[in-house]
Amino acid sequence: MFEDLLGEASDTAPDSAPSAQDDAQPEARDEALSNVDSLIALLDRWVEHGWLRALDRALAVFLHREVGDASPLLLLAAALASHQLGRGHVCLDLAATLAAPDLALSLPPEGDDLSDPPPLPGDVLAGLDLVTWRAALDHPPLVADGRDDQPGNTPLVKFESPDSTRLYLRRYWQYEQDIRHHISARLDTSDAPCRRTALPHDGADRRPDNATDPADAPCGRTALPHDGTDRHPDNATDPANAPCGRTALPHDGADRRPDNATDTADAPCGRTALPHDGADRRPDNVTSTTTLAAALDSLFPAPPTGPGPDWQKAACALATRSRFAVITGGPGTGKTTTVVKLLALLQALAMGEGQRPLRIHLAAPTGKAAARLNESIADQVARLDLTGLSDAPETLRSAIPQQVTTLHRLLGSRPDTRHFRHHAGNPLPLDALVIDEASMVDIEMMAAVLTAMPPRARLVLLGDKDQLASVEAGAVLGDLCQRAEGGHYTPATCDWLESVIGTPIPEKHRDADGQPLDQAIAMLRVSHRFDAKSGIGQLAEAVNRPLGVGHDHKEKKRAVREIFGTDGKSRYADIARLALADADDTAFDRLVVNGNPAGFINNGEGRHDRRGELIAPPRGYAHYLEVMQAARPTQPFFGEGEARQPYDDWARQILAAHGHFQLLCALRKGPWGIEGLNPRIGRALRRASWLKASDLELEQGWFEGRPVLVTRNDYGLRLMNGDIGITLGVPEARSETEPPGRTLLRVAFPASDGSGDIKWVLPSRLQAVETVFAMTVHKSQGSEFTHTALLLPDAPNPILTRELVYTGITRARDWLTVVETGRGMLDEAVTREVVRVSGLIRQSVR
Ligand SMILES: Nc1ncnc2c1ncn2[C@@H]1O[C@H](COP(=O)(O)OP(=O)(O)OP(=O)(O)O)[C@@H](O)[C@H]1O
Repeated sequence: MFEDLLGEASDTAPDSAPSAQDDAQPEARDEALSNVDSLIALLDRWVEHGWLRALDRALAVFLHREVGDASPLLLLAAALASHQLGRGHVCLDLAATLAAPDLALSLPPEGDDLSDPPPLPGDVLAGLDLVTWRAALDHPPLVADGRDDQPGNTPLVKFESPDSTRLYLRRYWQYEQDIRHHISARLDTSDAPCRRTALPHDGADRRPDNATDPADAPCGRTALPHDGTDRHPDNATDPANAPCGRTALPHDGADRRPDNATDTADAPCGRTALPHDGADRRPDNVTSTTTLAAALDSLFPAPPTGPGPDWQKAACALATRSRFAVITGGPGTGKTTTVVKLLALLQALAMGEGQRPLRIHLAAPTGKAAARLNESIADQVARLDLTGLSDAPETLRSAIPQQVTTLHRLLGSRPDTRHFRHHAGNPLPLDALVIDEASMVDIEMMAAVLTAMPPRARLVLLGDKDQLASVEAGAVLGDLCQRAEGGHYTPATCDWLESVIGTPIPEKHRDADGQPLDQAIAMLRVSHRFDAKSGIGQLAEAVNRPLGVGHDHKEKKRAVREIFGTDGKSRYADIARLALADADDTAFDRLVVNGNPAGFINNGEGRHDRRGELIAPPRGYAHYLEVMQAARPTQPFFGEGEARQPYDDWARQILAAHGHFQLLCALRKGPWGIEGLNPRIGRALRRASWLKASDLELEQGWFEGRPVLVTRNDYGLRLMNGDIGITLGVPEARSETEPPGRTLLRVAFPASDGSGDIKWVLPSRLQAVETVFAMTVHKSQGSEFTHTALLLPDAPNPILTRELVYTGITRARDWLTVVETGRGMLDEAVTREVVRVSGLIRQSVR
């Protein structure tokens, strides 16, 4: 638990244990819970209606078969705990389920019109109290107590506190443990030699994985793997066997390890291994305050522009202090700018002491996010003034990494298994890892990354804590950043920060009770992309404002509405609101075809960016299709190498033009989900003569101009989930002299390494792609579009939350159109917040 890092959450035990609605029918409960057969019959009916997954029901059946004496209440809890994983939660919170039982199933928001509906969880759990449900989980063969020293090997784990009980599938409980343990260990900023990693709050070391983590071996002996065998190939060459972490030499005295000797990360027991030259290169331990302050001053020469410190400078400083750091901030607050400076700083500190450059890797959860960081980082590294940081600035510059990879690729994913090539037993060969767009990293991936990190290596997470969480279970960045807004820096941190950045930390961010995790988190608070004149910035800020206790929903709705102006005409030049009269309103077609510039002040003309450069008016999809038609190569040839160049240039132009507009929506199904919108947009483009596809092709086929989104990583084709390609007609010929034969469709993708290369793929080879005229907001994370249109559905839906709207809005760079297909949906969305149940940071469940 992070209670030791964060302190107890403010929620207190309720006066009386919650119980499910008493006004529901007790007969339903008596019947469904009277025996296992009745419960399974009920689960069957829930599955039939799509309220529960077959997988969740199968778990209950499996557990029943395994032990026979599990009570229906326990099996129900297991099925519901499994179901929560599919909805992003890491576990089932029993108290929260009793308080709002029907939220535990995936009930259709609009309700089901059933003549004989099955009982709802509210009926089944009617009158049940927490004490009784807890007692039903008391079944040691199936449910371990997560607070026990030896939580055994049960399929389920429960974790009880005075006010709540969380039930986990073991794997997810283990992920939480791994994340907590590894972050705790990295937060230890003390220089004590041979220190042990931080233990959980109750002082007991419950980590089941201790044995495989070299960091945990007492003073240098490698612990054994789970099965008790020592698999280490050569103990004599194992630095872990040297007393207290000094690198041991093999029997013949030669150091054969390719990496370890210079890898501070590989030193056991908290001692840093000495490099070949004998110097201790640990930046966190050896850097004096004066050296760090001088380096920071050279990277941030300008004094802070507003009141308070330069948070970018503070973030860089904090990230050098422990082996775990988070830098969070909204769009344009300078996360990339800061991390580029941090990379320069870390390398300058390491190389300044005559050591080899650190092995730093950059990664992102998706190919798209990796490609985007790739582009911006290269530009920023090239522009960075390093003269004050190093006597050899160009050598330093060349040591700043610029290649961004995906987490899957970094860890070495293997087909048909969720295990990676790199893990605790085969750690990543690196000294530092920076993960961008960390809000998209789910709990399983975060656990895998942390477990594969060498114990002494540094991990920096970058991301916007307010964005939608990962599609899979967990909201790790959001959980970690729960207190980021307040800062909560201790007097010691404030004094240290002031000494290295030269500016005091404001009183409101100080907290004598600040917890270790707080000290490692920096929040960037000033947007350099959006100013007070930007509607996108204002709208994002208004939508993002938390409701909190005592906040008025009406007040928030009013603030959001006011940004658009009361007459429906926007008060800001960069945002427009399009309220559709009905499902057939042709204003929608105008938007997707030409971007509906008429919706913006002055038709979107004459706007300048912060550098004074003219911004092109808002566009729709006709823009890239026009480029496709106008810039088509005339050469009758398609092949490899130089001969392909005109086609590569053509594709590059089309892909760039395609990034000028994207329609985002919340749903997949229905007329306002991607399934309804994609063919509809295709037909609108065909009516405007930009496409030639038939109805059948628009629904399910290939056609020239079709934009596609990769929905699953394909390592064979080197395409990543989130990559976007455009289908283009290419006249095929076998040689330069031969006349072109038939025109084949090929899909042009930008290479995900940021090289600007184009990858041409035959449609038949693409296993998992979908048309992407409309894209879900979830899929758009990590992307940015010049003009983003965010379409809200016409009926309330639990998926429509403030996080979703905020994420959609912040995908817009220069222009944003909010499309309303029904009244009041924006109001509805901005007042609903995502609550992901997890125990990573204990939280009250709202
Ligand atoms: N301290 C600063 N002063 C002036 N301009 C800045 C500063 N920091 C960043 N910028 C500029 O603001 C813009 C956004 O910066 P950057 O890309 O680093 O932000 P980000 O938080 O990574 O954005 P994103 O939302 O794309 O993730 C860039 O043009 C950058 O040059």
